[in-house]
Amino acid sequence: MSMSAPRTLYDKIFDDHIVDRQEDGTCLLYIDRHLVHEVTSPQAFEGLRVAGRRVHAPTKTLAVVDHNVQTTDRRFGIEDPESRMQVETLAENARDFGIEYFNELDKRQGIVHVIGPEQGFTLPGTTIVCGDSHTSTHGAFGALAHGIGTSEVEHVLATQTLIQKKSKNMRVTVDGKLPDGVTAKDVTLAIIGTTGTAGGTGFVIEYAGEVFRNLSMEGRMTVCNMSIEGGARAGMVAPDETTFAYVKDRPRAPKGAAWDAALRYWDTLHTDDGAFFDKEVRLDGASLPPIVSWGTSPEDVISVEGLVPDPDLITDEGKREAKKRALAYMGLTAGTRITDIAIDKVFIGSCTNARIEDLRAAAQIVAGHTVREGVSGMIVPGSGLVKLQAEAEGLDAIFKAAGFDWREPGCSMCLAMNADKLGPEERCASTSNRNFEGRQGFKGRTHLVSPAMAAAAAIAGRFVDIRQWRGPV
Ligand SMILES: CC(C)[C@H](C(=O)O)[C@@H](O)C(=O)O
Ligand code: SF4
Repeated sequence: MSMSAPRTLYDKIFDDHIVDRQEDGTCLLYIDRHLVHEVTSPQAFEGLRVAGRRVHAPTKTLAVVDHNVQTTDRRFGIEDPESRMQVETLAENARDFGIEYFNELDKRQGIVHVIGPEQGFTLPGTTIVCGDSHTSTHGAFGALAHGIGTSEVEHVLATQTLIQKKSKNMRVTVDGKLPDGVTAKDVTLAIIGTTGTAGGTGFVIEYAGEVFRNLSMEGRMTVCNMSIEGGARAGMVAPDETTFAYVKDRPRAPKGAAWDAALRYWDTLHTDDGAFFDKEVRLDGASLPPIVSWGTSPEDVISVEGLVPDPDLITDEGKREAKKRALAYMGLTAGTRITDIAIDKVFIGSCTNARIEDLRAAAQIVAGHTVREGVSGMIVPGSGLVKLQAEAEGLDAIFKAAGFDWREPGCSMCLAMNADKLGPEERCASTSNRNFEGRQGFKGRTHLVSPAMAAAAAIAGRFVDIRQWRGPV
């Protein structure tokens, strides 16, 4: 394609970062931003040490602990010895290699995909990588952001570049106005329900249409976060006034003349009219309901008004057997009303839904009610700054009065690498992004929902349609 042909947002950002292109299309891409967490970085730093190399651009690298930290008081150290070791290793690597690091006591600490945007480290038009699949979150800013493996982490640390082949372009357009009670989380679950978890394989998705234009940055991050669950390499939304207003004056955002220059570039970051997409998907936002997952894959979703589907109706044998296994694992029978499913635990947290707007949405439902007897609910803010903001707004008081646990920031029960886990066969309404077998604890059962739906489930003790929420019944 010649440079004058109409280009997509993805084409533009990719082109602007090519350092070298080989005949077979393999490119060396410049990486503007590198986020590092404790799980996928130890061998990468070790590799640098062994080779006697330094980090090429320490100021373009930011490290934080999130997966292993306990969400209870940390002032007296990390309890679990294995977790403590991972945390200490990252602290040491950051020190040795001159990288800025938010430790477990820093108020800026939090989930890597929450703190990048919060600090203004995540910027439109940049290439952003992290040894973590949900790096796609940052695409909400009109950045090209995706996960990389540990050997690539080492490559980026050493060279600030990454070897990449271009993905194909896919556009998901959602027009219409979302009904009250239907959120970004429902939109992303509905998309994955439509395309399947392999629907995005080989593609970078651009989210377009009225729904995304009207979403806040928090909402756009929720959608881009789950692009990876739909199989895509990355997801992105073209930057606009909403994006610029969020980024402006953040600690790491450009200031003064640099801000003006950045804005001039960011204004060019949109798909040209007539640009080619290899795949197009359309959904009607106005007809979307609140969504609940019923199985062990993020594509196993249904309207809250629906019934647990019957796998016997699936013609493909492999798929039928897989969905039968999923139902057995989930302890559900086909035909059960979603609103008749009782839950044991509620987790409001993760890089999908633990930002201030998510906590506000949950608090709005919770205010004046109490968590149902027999149910335990946990709120884990996405970062220390989200936690402070929520406390300044009195949200913590609402949650605590209702009987929720109010925790310290981190990944927590999203993947249960710390003490926050489901017990066997415990059923959880969770605002996270993965409902795989064992994801939240051995034999634990996860239902993915929005923060408002999770909050209502905590109070009612079962799933409820928040479009009709009048409190517990
Ligand atoms: C631990 C990390 C490598 C992993 C990921 O890449 O996504 C985690 O964040 C997850 O959500 O499963
Ligand atoms: S919150 Fe969950 S999905 Fe996000 S980075 Fe942590 S473990 Fe991964």
